[in-house]
Amino acid sequence: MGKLYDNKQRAAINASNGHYLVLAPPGCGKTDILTERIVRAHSDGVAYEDMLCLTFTNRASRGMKNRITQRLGEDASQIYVGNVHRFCSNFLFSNALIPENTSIIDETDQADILMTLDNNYFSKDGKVPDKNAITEVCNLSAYIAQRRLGQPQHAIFAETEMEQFFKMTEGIGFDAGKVPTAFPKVKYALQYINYKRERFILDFDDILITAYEHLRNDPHEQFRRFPWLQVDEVQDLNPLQMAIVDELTEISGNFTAMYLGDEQQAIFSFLGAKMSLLRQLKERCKGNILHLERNYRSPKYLLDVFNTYAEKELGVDPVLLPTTDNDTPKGKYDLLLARSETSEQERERITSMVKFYNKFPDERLAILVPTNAMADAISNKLTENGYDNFKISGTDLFKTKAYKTLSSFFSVLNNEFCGMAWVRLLYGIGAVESQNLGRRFVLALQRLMMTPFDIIEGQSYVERFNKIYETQEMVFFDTETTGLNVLEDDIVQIAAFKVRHGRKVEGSDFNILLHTSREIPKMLGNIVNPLEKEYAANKHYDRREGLQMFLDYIGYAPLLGHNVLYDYHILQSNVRRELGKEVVYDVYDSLKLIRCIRPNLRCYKLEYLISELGLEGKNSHLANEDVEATRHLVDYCYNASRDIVAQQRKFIQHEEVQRIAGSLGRLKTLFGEEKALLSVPLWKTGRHIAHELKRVYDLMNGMKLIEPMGGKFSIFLKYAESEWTANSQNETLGDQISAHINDMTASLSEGDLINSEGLVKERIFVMTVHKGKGLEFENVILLNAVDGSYPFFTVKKILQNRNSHSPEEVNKAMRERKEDARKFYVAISRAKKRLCISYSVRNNNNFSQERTPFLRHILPYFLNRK
Ligand SMILES: Nc1ncnc2c1ncn2[C@@H]1O[C@H](COP(=O)(O)OP(=O)(O)OP(=O)(O)O)[C@@H](O)[C@H]1O
Repeated sequence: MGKLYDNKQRAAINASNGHYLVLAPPGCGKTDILTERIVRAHSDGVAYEDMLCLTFTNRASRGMKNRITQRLGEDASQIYVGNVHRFCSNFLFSNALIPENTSIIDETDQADILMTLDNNYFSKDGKVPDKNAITEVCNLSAYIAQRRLGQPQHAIFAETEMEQFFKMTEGIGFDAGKVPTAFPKVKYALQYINYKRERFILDFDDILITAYEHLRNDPHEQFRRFPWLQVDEVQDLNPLQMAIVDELTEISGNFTAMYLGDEQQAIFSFLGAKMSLLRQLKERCKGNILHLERNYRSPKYLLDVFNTYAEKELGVDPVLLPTTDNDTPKGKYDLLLARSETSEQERERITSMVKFYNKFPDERLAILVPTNAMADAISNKLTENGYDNFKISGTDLFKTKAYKTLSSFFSVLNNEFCGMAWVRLLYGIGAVESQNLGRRFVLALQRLMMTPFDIIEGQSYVERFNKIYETQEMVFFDTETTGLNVLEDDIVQIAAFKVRHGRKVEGSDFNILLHTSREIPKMLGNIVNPLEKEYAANKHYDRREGLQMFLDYIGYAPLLGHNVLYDYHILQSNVRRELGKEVVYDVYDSLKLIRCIRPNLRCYKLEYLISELGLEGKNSHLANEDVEATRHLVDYCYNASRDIVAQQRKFIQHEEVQRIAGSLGRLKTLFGEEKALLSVPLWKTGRHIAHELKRVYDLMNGMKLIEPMGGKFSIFLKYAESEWTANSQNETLGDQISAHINDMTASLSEGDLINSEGLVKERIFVMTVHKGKGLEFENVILLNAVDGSYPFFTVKKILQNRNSHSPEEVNKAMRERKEDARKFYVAISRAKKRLCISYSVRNNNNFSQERTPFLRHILPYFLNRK
């Protein structure tokens, strides 16, 4: 069970009160410490919800949470464990700080948007995105946004060049048209900013920038701070992420903030990480700095290699290098240097070596490569030779068109107002030719108060409602209940009135209280629940009698309420329970109406709408008053949408729109079936999220709407089944989708799959060094260990011709060389038993090349094989 922790580990586990920095060379048990700290703090009385655990990758976070649950045997789900981006996007959405239908975009979307702005500038040969040009403009746009908000001290990308460019935008505002033609980067950065703003799109940098802005401008301290937090991999945080961490730390009373990291493993400067951050933390944590000093991953013969490298190549003070008691003797082939003539021969050789590693059936082998192309090449070679392998590089399963199309299906099911999800879906199934057309289409719909569901139906929701509202009698209603569980809770108050031809019917008010033996909650969030007093002061009806009175009152009229599905479902379930009847009505939702009509509000709660739209009425949380406020909201919606219906019809009838509707219409039945399941509890259907992912995938695949995704998708399904379990059988598919949609669409990566025990059957992994960070394998082969990969050839070229480059370029190349040296260190230190370093003296183009200079100090340790 529990491990025997060494003194330094124990000191880190027990550290509390104040700021602490734990410096941890590879393999010293950081992950164990982070988990054990939570266990310890919790038994010392720190509540889970006061804890915040930030990590660099979600993979690391998921592993940690599983271990906490295993270790404590109790549900630790209230603790936030995850990366800073995910924390910030949850923070922005849950506090309604950004419009609810804001779309979050990834690098692929960024590339697509920029290529739409100027295909020549942002792509090579008009097709392949030019990563450098895209990164430069995205970084500049982040810089401009941060400077404009007055966050320059925490700029994610603060190169001198950016400052010069920023100066140019002063006085120009956001008008890209005014930028002199000689400065295309500035022009495109501004266009990109505007593009995102108009369409309510945030990229990953915007998420951080916006979250930080709200956290630091929080005069009433409305946002939660944490008195206990720990941050892993601090060396990889960018300055803004660190500033956010600081904002989130509650330092007014007793607090514990622990930062863990290793400067020798900092390899993410391209994402904005800065080495100076650790220096600042050392200053802040003076007197509270702990150096972990024992490596538990690798035996001495390997650790000697890592330590020699760290000391001689990276310049680490030898006093700080870890030691080990593991003196397992070295086997003949445990440290191998393999030289091949050509890259092709190198791959063949590695493939034939797999036989050797196969002698150890319980062990895993990682082949670490410097680039995605090399990962493809070696992975294919292995497969050709019958060696199953799991490749994590290049296009991740979760970034493929097929996966994005599938996950978008669930996104729009969860929130039909999520524009980007529609774009992905429309493009994914071939309903539109490009994402750009998709974006224009969805924007056009939004301006006409519609979503693509209206196109599938052939008539807008707004029109359907308006017709009923104008011509029929409806029942507007609201309920107050004992809680949010539609199956178990009781309706306590029902208020309603009738509306005929758009006018309230005089004398039609209905307002009753029903008897309940359940407890009425005293508080609704942080306000006192008025229902308790109301209930105590007034007569209540017998439940059966009251419910029957309401059914008689409704007759066959259509119903309307705000966020009506909740009231409707609890009504159905109370009627089923008390009266043994199934009731079905035609229902309309003012929440959906207002979301169509005003798609970009930050919040759609009644209270917010009343003040934002200047409506009459109040949201008192008593059904009679709330339903009255709803009437004013519906009036507003009707008046705001009356004149648009004719335009909507015209748009839907347009030939091109009809074509798209035809294409999208192929999903109509599937949408209908899935929608019908959304609010049904799992015990009734047994159809949890993984089941539905598979079903929708199979059907879409069968209709040839998405490409097959192969074995990795099956692993993902197992992952979804084991990780996205329901908290209770009363949970619905809708609850499950909304709980995991963020993971499903924005944060999963293939790395998450291999860290979950027992999911991946392959024992051979092929991955880039960046993807291998934080993982460990018995056997590691480092492929293509040549000068040109370590360090990268562009760096090498600049350093060889220093005179033809500016001092800034030379300095930058020197920094990058150091980072490549650290990357090499990360790569070799993944090994638990055997390490093979492989290179060839001629590359794919038959040019000669040399082995990496990073080997110079550790060469004597290796058995040299030609
Ligand atoms: N006190 C201990 N006794 C025995 N094994 C330990 C102890 N502490 C950690 N380990 C083991 O050592 C290995 C390395 O730990 P871990 O993966 O947490 O390292 P790390 O510090 O995160 O490394 P890296 O920075 O390279 O990712 C793991 O297999 C872990 O279970």
